[in-house]
Amino acid sequence: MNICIVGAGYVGLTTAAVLAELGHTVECVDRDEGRIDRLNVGIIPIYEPGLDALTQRNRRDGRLFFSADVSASMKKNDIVMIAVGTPSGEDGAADLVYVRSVLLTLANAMDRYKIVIMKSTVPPGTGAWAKRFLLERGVPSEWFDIVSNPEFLREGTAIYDTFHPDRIVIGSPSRAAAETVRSLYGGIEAEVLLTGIAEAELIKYGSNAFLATKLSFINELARVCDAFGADITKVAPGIGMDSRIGGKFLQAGIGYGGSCLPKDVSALIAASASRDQELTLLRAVERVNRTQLDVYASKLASVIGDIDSSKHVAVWGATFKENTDDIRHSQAIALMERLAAMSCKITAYDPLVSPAIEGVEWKDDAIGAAMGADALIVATGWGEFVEADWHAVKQALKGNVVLDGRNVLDQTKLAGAGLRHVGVGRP
Ligand SMILES: NC(=O)c1ccc[n+]([C@@H]2O[C@H](COP(=O)([O-])OP(=O)(O)OC[C@H]3O[C@@H](n4cnc5c(N)ncnc54)[C@H](O)[C@@H]3O)[C@@H](O)[C@H]2O)c1
Ligand SMILES: O=c1ccn([C@@H]2O[C@H](COP(=O)(O)OP(=O)(O)O[C@H]3O[C@H](CO)[C@@H](O)[C@H](O)[C@H]3O)[C@@H](O)[C@H]2O)c(=O)[nH]1
Repeated sequence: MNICIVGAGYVGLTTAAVLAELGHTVECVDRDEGRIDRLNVGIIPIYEPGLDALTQRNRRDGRLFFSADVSASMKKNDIVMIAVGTPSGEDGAADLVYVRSVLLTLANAMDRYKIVIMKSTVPPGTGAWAKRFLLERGVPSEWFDIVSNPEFLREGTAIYDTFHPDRIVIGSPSRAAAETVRSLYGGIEAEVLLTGIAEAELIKYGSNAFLATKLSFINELARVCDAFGADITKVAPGIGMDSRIGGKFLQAGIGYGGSCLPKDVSALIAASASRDQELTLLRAVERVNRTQLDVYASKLASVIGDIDSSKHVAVWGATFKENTDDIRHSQAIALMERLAAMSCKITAYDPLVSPAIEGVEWKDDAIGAAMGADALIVATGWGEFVEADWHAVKQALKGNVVLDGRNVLDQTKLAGAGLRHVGVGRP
């Protein structure tokens, strides 16, 4: 099949490469001409393991194309997939400005039947609104079907997740359109769930909200572990062994971040409020996540003393999690900003990024960042940090404290190097 994917970001690029690999002819378009120019000379604008090779192979084999002419690509293809960003607006609701702009271009480009797939994460009711939007702009109803096909990939494992999804959700009142979308994924072994549009939209929000709830739950329980001298890394697996609960997504840390969980929780709260539904549980989930940094900044202070201009803290990791270059809603960065606001000296290192943050001095390597610091905070679980040479770290540090903000370090190895390990919910 021939597909136009609008949005060459984490989701658009990954989906384009995977659908091309499955044998489809895919044109991925973006209004960012610089991004498209780079893609057309083989430069992948984001870091996602495996994406580069998959993209180059499918470009070479003539199944994957990039263009900045969004309208022309929409005209050419009978399947248009929308994968543009849906960031948080000021009130926490999803800002649909990019989706609206794509629909406007589409309304002007329509001259025959097309399937419009909503891959972007959008609030319940958006599919219905998109339909009205096209109808109001004179597109005849028989010229399109809107299908909600939410994406569940994780950054850092996006290619694997797209080839091996837990499920493929297809929401549409049109069985024929849903079946066409199902056939796009022929070759992928996964259960396919056919639903209505609003149900598909809510499956996406419900999933991310549930994942965020699981994280805030375990992070709050980690505080209880701290209070009782228990170890959350022993408690969590015991809870997860109950098959009704499940062991995944129970790793306590300094809180969840990223481009999805924080924004989707707040978007669901806002969408629900617009229909007079107050989501008290999800508000608490947000509160726990917001205060998780306070709790562990205080814990650090209880070990090294008041955090002020006399202190020097090293931070390893800036991305919202390992194996990505994405810093959107990164807790590591929020933590650095918090420490900088306390006038503390900060030296930092991340394997991929070094965003400008007032008061943060970036170093070229992990040991360089640790040099002379009173304490080291591991804020992102990069493998390089887990495998660090702790004797070298001990030599570099002025102090001996390591705050393991992701509970990924081996306490015994640190102790062997004379370092004091401070974990999240660990004695
Ligand atoms: N990043 C993830 O892990 C992930 C996973 C599942 C779902 N999602 C959802 O998928 C959507 C896309 O997320 P992302 O992280 O890939 O976004 P992104 O910011 O990486 O990429 C979005 C791209 O869309 C382009 N764009 C915006 N408006 C456009 C327009 N009018 N015409 C053409 N291109 C336009 C931007 O230039 C950008 O390159 C969001 O709704 C997000 O919530 C993201
Ligand atoms: O046990 C865990 C798992 C994750 N995290 C943190 O939670 C955040 C989100 O992690 P993850 O969910 O792996 O990353 P994303 O790439 O943001 O993926 C989420 O958001 C995507 C966008 O909607 C969805 O498609 C995915 O299914 C959903 O997992 C990160 O800060 C992680 O460090 C933890 O603290 N403990």
